[in-house]
Amino acid sequence: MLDAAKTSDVQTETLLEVNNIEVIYNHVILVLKGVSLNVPKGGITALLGGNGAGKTTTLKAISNLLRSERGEVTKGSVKYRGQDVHEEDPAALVRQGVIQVMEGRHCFEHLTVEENLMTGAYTRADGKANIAADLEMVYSYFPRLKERRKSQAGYTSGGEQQMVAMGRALMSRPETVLLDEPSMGLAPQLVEQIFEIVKSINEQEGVTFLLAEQNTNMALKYAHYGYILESGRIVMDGPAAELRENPDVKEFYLGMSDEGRKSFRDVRSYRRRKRWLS
Ligand SMILES: Nc1ncnc2c1ncn2[C@@H]1O[C@H](COP(=O)(O)OP(=O)(O)OP(=O)(O)O)[C@@H](O)[C@H]1O
Repeated sequence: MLDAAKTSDVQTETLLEVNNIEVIYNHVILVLKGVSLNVPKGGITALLGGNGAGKTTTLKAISNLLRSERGEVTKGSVKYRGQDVHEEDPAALVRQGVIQVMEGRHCFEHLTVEENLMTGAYTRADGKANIAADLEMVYSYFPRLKERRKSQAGYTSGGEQQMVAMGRALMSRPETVLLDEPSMGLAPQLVEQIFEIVKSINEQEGVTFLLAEQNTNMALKYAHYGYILESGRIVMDGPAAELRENPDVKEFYLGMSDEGRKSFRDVRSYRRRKRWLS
């Protein structure tokens, strides 16, 4: 892992560059319609948007996990450290330091918590001692996992499984983690705890995050920069602090407006887009 990120490093070098990508499923369903985004080294970048906006598809396009779902990047490019990674298989990308934590955790249910964590180290060839040290590092961020290390993962809670998925990703010594909806199905207090851990890993280990989230409020509290995706298009982006104060974001994604609280679902999408694109 990299040295601890210094604030001055944030927003400097761009690690990941997604350039105008289009994704089509089953040869006909156009889901991403020209998505572009940059992920700077040492930052937490949030990809926000409601159900079905295309967040997961964007992450899978980056990590080349679309093929198994009959999806295809038909236009645009994805670059990591300036290199085209479009044609690389997911394992090659892991070796380059990019790993995805899938939505819905995907633990190996019959393995113990610790065995699950160890599967994350399978690409490494730097010896047992380093792997053991990283296991302790993971336990230092997730003490709950140390307590549960001998438990079968299938019998742990949703929050613990999210921690296992994140810990397993850390075991590959990633430079960049693509984290898909860590808040899904978790109680608010636990969501906050997970985000606090993301923040510590970012600050102390220098790990870069691209975080897909529906929970705009929480994501903008912890991210440095955000992109808002709607129906396969980026409709807005900016520093997280600015997005938090933006009246449209407040109204449609944070449930607040000058006229009182309002759900963005109540508002027809054409009105939202019209405002943002005008
Ligand atoms: N394998 C697939 N085949 C066809 N359509 C798909 C497939 N996977 C996703 N889609 C469609 O692509 C669109 C975007 O889905 P995606 O999962 O990327 O959105 P999301 O923003 O991550 O939403 P969620 O938060 O619900 O996961 C949706 O309309 C979805 O139905």
